[in-house]
Formats: sequence, C-alpha cells, structure tokens
Amino acid sequence: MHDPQQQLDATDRRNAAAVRVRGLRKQFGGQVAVDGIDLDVPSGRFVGLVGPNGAGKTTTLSMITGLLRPDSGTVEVAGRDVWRDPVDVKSRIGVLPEGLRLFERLSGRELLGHLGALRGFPRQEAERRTSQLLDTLDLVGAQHKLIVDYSTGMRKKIGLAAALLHNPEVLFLDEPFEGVDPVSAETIRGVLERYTGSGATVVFSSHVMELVESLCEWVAVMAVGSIRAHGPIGEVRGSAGSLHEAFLHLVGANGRGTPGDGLDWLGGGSRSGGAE
Ligand SMILES: Nc1ncnc2c1ncn2[C@@H]1O[C@H](COP(=O)(O)OP(=O)(O)OP(=O)(O)O)[C@@H](O)[C@H]1O
Repeated sequence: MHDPQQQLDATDRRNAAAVRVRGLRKQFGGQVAVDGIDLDVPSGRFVGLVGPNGAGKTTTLSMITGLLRPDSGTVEVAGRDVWRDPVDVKSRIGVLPEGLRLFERLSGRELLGHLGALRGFPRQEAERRTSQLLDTLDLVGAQHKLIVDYSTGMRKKIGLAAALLHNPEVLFLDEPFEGVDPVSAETIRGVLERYTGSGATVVFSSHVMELVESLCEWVAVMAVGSIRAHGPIGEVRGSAGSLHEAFLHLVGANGRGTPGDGLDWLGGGSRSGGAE
C-alpha cells in the first residue's frame, strides 16, 4: 500500500545534503589553508571541487573524510558527524586520497581481498566483488602483479576499486584523473557514472575544467581557502562562455596580465647575455 511517510522519508533523503560543512578552518603555522568555509553538497550528484594550486581543496577533502583534524568547524557526511562518529562515517564513505599509500608488496587482487576481509565481507562475496572490479577497471592482466610495480594510472584504478569495494554512499576522489591515459579515464568515468546513476554521490577535485564541465552537475569553486561560488554548473558558469572562463574570473586570474610578461630574459634575444 502507498505509505505517505515512506515517500516523505525518500524525498527527505534525496533532498538531504550528502556533505554539510560549517565554519571549517585549518591553519598550518602562519598559513591559513581553509578559512572557515560553509558548504552543503547535494546527494546523488556528481560534484566537482575546483580551484587553483594551493586553493585548499586537498586540505578540505582531508578534513571532510576524517584524515585531517580541523582547527574548528563541523563536518557531517550522510547526516553523521565525521569527527564524533568516525567509524560509522568511514563505513559509509569511499576515499581516493592524494598521494594514495597502498600495501606495495601485495598484488592488486590480494589488496582487494585483504580490504574485503577488513570490511567484514564473507570470503566468497569479497572475491566476487574483487573479480568484477578488476574486470571492469581493466586490471585483470595486472591482478597478480605487485602494486609497487603498477603504473600511475594502474594505481589510481586499484585505489578506486579499493574505495568502491564496500559500495559506499559517498565517494571522495582527489584528482582521480591525474596521470591517467584517455582510455583508462573513459573506464573510470563509466564506472563513476553508473555509480551516481544508482543514487550515490561522488565528490572529486580537479584542475581540468573541461572534464568537470562534462561530468559534474554541481560544482564548488575554491580560491585562497574560501568558497568563491557553488551550485548547479549552469548557475556557476553564468553568462561566461565556459566553466573555464567563469573559473578564471572567479579566482581572479583575469587581471594578472599576459603570463610570462615578467620573464624578459626568456627567449632568443638575450640568450648570450650574462654579466657584461
Ligand atoms: N601539511 C601542510 N603543512 C604546511 N602547509 C600546508 C600543508 N598542507 C597544505 N598546506 C598549505 O595549505 C594551502 C592549501 O593546500 P592544499 O594542498 O589544500 O591546496 P590544493 O587546492 O589541494 O592545491 P593543489 O591543487 O596544488 O593540490 C597551501 O598553501 C599549502 O602550501
């Protein structure tokens, strides 16, 4: 029978923020990396976190995923406080961090089997998921190779498999496409699209605006530790021709003159001239 309460719960879940950040701040010595940000990331979307080098993206993602303790502020993921309820939150999220550290002396297949056991799956279920992930991510040929011998792209893919193994509600990826060839990028993209299609949320950081524009429905732009804009991608793009243009405007890169103007010694004319 139709249950209005159940329908209400489902609507609430869809409208609830996957990530809710309030007053999040982190300082390293005299350097403010994240300057008291507020952000509500909608659930069930493909979300991009973009910003120039040093904007604070990695620091923000590390605090959101429980890897780095904030100086102040709160983070909720799937309605749970990350720093008060870390074990519960970590069972609901998958993370592909920057500079991912893996068990280098295990093979790809051994790594996933080991993580399956840590996550408490029966051996058979862990093996079923492992085989499917290796197959989908085109890693079957490398499954018995030690991870220390994996290429950059292969490391990203096995890291993604590890982050997906327990079917998390929210997946956080720091630069998932960096160092990945176009074929592997297509594979990763396909897996992530299928995953968000089922109602899960993906939050990923990137510098590649074209990629963000083609993948994401929602975007947050960071610069110097602050959120400069956030919302559906069309809103953030506004009247600019592309997200790339809107991004340059939002992070204040448009008024910096022609890149390279300060390098008057670079180029042919002054090549022979040292001290005279
Ligand atoms: N462990 C640390 N110790 C000192 N300073 C740090 C540390 N981690 C980050 N920072 C500083 O905090 C600021 C934000 O860095 P963060 O790595 O979060 O930026 P980002 O947006 O991820 O940059 P990128 O796109 O280059 O990876 C930078 O100025 C950086 O130098």
